[in-house]
Amino acid sequence: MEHSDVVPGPGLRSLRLESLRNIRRLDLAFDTQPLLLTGANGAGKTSVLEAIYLLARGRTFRGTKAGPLTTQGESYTRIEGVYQSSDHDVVRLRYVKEGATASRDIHPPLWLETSGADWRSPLQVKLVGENPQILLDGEPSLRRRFLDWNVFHVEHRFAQIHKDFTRVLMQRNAAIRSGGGQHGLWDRSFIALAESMDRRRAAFHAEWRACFLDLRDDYPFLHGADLRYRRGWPDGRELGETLASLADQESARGYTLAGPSRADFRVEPGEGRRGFSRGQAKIVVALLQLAAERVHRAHGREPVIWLLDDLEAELDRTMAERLWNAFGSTGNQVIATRVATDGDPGIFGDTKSLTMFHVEHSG
Ligand SMILES: Nc1ncnc2c1ncn2[C@@H]1O[C@H](COP(=O)(O)OP(=O)(O)OP(=O)(O)O)[C@@H](O)[C@H]1O
Repeated sequence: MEHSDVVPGPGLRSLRLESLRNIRRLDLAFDTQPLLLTGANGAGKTSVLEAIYLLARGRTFRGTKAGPLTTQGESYTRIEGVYQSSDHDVVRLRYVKEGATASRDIHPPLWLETSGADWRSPLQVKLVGENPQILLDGEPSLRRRFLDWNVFHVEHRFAQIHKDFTRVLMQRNAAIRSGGGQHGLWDRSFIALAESMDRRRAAFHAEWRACFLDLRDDYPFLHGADLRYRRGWPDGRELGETLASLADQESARGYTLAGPSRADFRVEPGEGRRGFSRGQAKIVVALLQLAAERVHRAHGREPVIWLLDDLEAELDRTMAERLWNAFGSTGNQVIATRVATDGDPGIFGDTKSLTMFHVEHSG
């Protein structure tokens, strides 16, 4: 792998994997250029992205259907990475999974506060992976999680508010189920925390939407499309009043029916459109990530590493090139994958200073 002479900006400098899926051992050194991982189907390209994601987030992005992380026949998985932050600090990250126990260490430990520890990491990633359309079509809880992760990265205090809200919501739900109208006792703190969460989500959404609308202009199919946020109770109505009107239904159903736990966001296609094709949905999700990153950068956050898994899949060449350029123009570190048995860079070939690494099948 080539190394560039320029002083490296923030980014992952090295990665070492042991016993992750079909990868028994892999050492990678990174430079400042976009990295393209090529390889045949099943070679382990996605597993390399997964390793970086595990270091950053402490969990995988693959569902249980992908099976165990640890290479069959091995007893543990170990991932180590060296990240250089914008301040030029060198941070070492390690993720180890042995049986059902996983742990992640970060040295030096940067965060003294525990609040939101799960979400915090000096190494940040944003992924455009397989099946991105699930964010648009899947359960609202997926979108709330996505939204809240992004809100947290604007304001870290959000994690504590979120935690407090979740606790009060559970207590309120338990009171609803036990009958006797006791849940009203929780309503004051429930409403205060709900409003506090909603204010932060709405503030993030306003900035996020502005960035999304700006990015949208490069994609004609998105003409007239919009990004809407729903707070979880009707506009123009107090949450207390809404809860009062839902009291009978809440008793019958046994849980809270309004508030931030019912919030959602939606990308509305422009006039005359009912929905998005798979390729279009992928572009939309990529733009949501790009827009969120713009908001985070505007708030002085550490740049994320883009993990782009098979960006070309589902996209025509024009769209794939346009998106690739959009990620490249952020100036962030980019790590992408491409199915190719001979290391052919395809649409990425026009990229000035691209580093390629061919992942060989070893399983
Ligand atoms: N625990 C495990 N032990 C051994 N091999 C595993 C384990 N889990 C997954 N695998 C294999 O590892 C490979 C992982 O492939 P991965 O999805 O990373 O490849 P890819 O190069 O991204 O492929 P594609 O181009 O098809 O998306 C698959 O062949 C899978 O069968």
